[in-house]
Amino acid sequence: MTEPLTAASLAEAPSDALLVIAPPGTGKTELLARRAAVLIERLEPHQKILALTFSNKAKRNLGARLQRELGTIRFRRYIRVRNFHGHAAEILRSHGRTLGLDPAFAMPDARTLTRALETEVGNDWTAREAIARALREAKQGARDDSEVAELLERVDLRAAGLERGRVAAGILHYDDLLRHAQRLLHVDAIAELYQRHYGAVLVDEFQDLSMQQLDLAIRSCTARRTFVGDPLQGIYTWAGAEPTQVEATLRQMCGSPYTLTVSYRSSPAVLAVVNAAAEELGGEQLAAADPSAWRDGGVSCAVEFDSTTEEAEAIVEVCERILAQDPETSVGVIVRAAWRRKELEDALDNAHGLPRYRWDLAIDDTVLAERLRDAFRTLPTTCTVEHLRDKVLALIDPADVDTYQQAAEALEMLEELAGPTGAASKALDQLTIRADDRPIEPGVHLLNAHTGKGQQFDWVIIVGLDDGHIPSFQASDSEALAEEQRVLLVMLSRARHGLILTRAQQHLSKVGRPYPKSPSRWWRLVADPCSTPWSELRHHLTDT
Ligand SMILES: Nc1ncnc2c1ncn2[C@@H]1O[C@H](COP(=O)(O)OP(=O)(O)OP(=O)(O)O)[C@@H](O)[C@H]1O
Repeated sequence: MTEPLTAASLAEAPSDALLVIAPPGTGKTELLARRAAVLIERLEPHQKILALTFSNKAKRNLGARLQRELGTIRFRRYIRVRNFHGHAAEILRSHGRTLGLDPAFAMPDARTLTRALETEVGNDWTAREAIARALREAKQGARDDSEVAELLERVDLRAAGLERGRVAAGILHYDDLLRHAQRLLHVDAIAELYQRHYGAVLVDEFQDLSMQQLDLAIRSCTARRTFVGDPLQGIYTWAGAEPTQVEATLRQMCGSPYTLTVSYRSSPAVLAVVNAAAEELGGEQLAAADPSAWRDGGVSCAVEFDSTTEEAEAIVEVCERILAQDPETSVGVIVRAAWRRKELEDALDNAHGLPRYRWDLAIDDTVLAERLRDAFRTLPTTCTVEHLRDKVLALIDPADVDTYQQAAEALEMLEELAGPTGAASKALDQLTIRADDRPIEPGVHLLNAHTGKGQQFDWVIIVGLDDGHIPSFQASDSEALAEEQRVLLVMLSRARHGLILTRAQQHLSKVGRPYPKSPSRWWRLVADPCSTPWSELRHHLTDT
């Protein structure tokens, strides 16, 4: 049985093991911040709280909320915010020797595996995926190298060959970090060190955990555990998340979950659409915490265009109007798949003066951009990107794998921007982003469903509710379709004030020939509850 409660009272729950399963925008991340404040009082002297997340963005988001709740001094004193790879890398650096691993191992880069796959099978994407999956599955357990090798010999010979190459080269791949850390935490004496150090563990978005990650979280802290998440937002099973098994284990460990049903994020107009999508998935219906706080109750609008070109131009115009009305507004333009945003990217490129960020480009990360500029200031102005690379990478904490990888990718892009001379100044001049301590800057953010997870924008525009795009044409069985429906829910529920859904009746082929496209199977489901006609949207955006 679940019972509705407020986040504030839940944060105070006396139980040491707390599980919260609640819909989007109900304050789960906020609850973790409040819970941290309560748990600090229960720690033994010198103990800390481990807060675990997945991506760097999620890490910053949770870190910012914890810092706001606790203040800088208590935050620094008591909290360690880590993503799983970073936590695993720290464990390996400190204790890897116990298993014969070199603690000074070279930091893995997700591209190491990509390059090896490229060499092995070129552009045969099916083979690449099969090998990558075999490797991932073989490493989803506390296995040593020989156990992994033995397993791979039985399931995929090409994966086994690739793994032999890795071992011979003495390098680690990304998944090896988690595997070795898990092995180390299975050594009681090592686990005890972490368990004495961490008096509490907080985990956001538990539905994205693999059983291996859950094991790392549980073994790192036995005293007080808080897990929050929403299985209806589980969109990472393709990457190894095991939401059903994880939830079952958590229910056993923590008892019945608590839930929250008031949205602090979205306007009533947005919630009408979110609720329609959630209902189909068997989810709870949400009510806005303060419906009167939203001008006109918010906006939800669904619009069909004749062509993707017309759609792209209209989206840019709407973004311009939104930002003209209030330059402090954030607009998330979410496109499920990269192939569907070609026309939109062109239109955005032609829209001068519109602040915009592409979330899949490492360089569009303001914190990272500032890190690059800081490093450049310490070098001669004539230095090359190569010099900058050495400087930047040397300054990153080697345990912070994700930042390291993000920086490596950004530097690769800078190299392209620098051109044949390799001049760092030329490349950096092309970066227009300024650091800002707000987690999401005002302006237009172009992203895909997965990078938008856990985030929120004043306005969200979901582009391309067409068949083959949402759901993806690759989703062939019922499980994959259910995950696509959850992807849709995640996209919809990022919106605060306004939500705009678009689709286009005609698409352009690769050679520029138009062809008809039918609507997404979920078009009516989400378009029908929209309450703002397209013709009235302009009025809403000009009438202040
Ligand atoms: N009790 C509260 N009072 C006022 N605002 C709140 C409260 N709880 C959360 N919020 C605000 O509501 C928004 C959504 O909260 P939060 O991100 O914690 O939701 P969530 O449940 O983690 O969402 P998601 O599942 O989509 O990640 C944030 O802007 C947060 O600051």
